[in-house]
Amino acid sequence: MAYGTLVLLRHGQSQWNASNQFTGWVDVDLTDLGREEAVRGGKLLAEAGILPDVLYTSLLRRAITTANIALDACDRHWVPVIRHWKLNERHYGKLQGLNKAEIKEEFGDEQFMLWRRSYDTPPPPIDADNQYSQTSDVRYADLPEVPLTECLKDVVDRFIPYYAAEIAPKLAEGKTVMVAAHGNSLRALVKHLDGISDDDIAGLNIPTGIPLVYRFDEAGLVANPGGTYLDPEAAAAGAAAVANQGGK
Ligand SMILES: O=C(O)[C@@H](CO)OP(=O)(O)O
Repeated sequence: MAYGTLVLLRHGQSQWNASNQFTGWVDVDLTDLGREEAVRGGKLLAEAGILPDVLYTSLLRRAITTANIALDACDRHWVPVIRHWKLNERHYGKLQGLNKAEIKEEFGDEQFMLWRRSYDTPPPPIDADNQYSQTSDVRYADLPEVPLTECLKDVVDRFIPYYAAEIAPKLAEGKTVMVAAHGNSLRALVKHLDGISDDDIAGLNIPTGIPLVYRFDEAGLVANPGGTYLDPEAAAAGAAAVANQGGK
């Protein structure tokens, strides 16, 4: 049986992408532009004839809604759905809710980039009484411990074993699998798929709403290293915009 196809879809623009706030596990909604991006993402899938058989999402509204809209646009609104917190965005600790440009100005470029893109330095933990803490959020009630902050390595450590155990077997069955998730959880997965080093992953940014497609050879190894964006030009512009998010 030939391997299936993996479609990675970062959610469309969220309210806090638009206002330049660190988001993490805060459950913000899409903007109108984000919804349009999701429709376009689904249309790109339909045009390419890449039609998901199954959907995996995080527990966050922006990924769930993006996937619903995109699947509707390619007539795959009916496929089975599995949701798991391990696909969630990286928990941004005390930075959740704060403005990126203001943090960059207050702490300087180096500290800003360390918190935002270093592999293993998490931001300071969020306080229990912070309005953007998730410690008493009922959707995480089964977790042994709700994170108070995470670096990218923490996301790799939670998400990649889940991918290997739950998602990769579906690909081995020949299925087209859509993973609707977040900038940093998808960076963790791309790091794994493409064997990107801990240092080099700092330079990789994922644009909102544009399907990134991975194909595999008979041995289950990535056949198109780096994956293929269904709209490469828009993806390059989108990734550059994410990289520059500390600006005003
Ligand atoms: O705020 C966040 O949760 C993420 C994604 O929007 O931001 P960044 O790209 O700065 O890691």
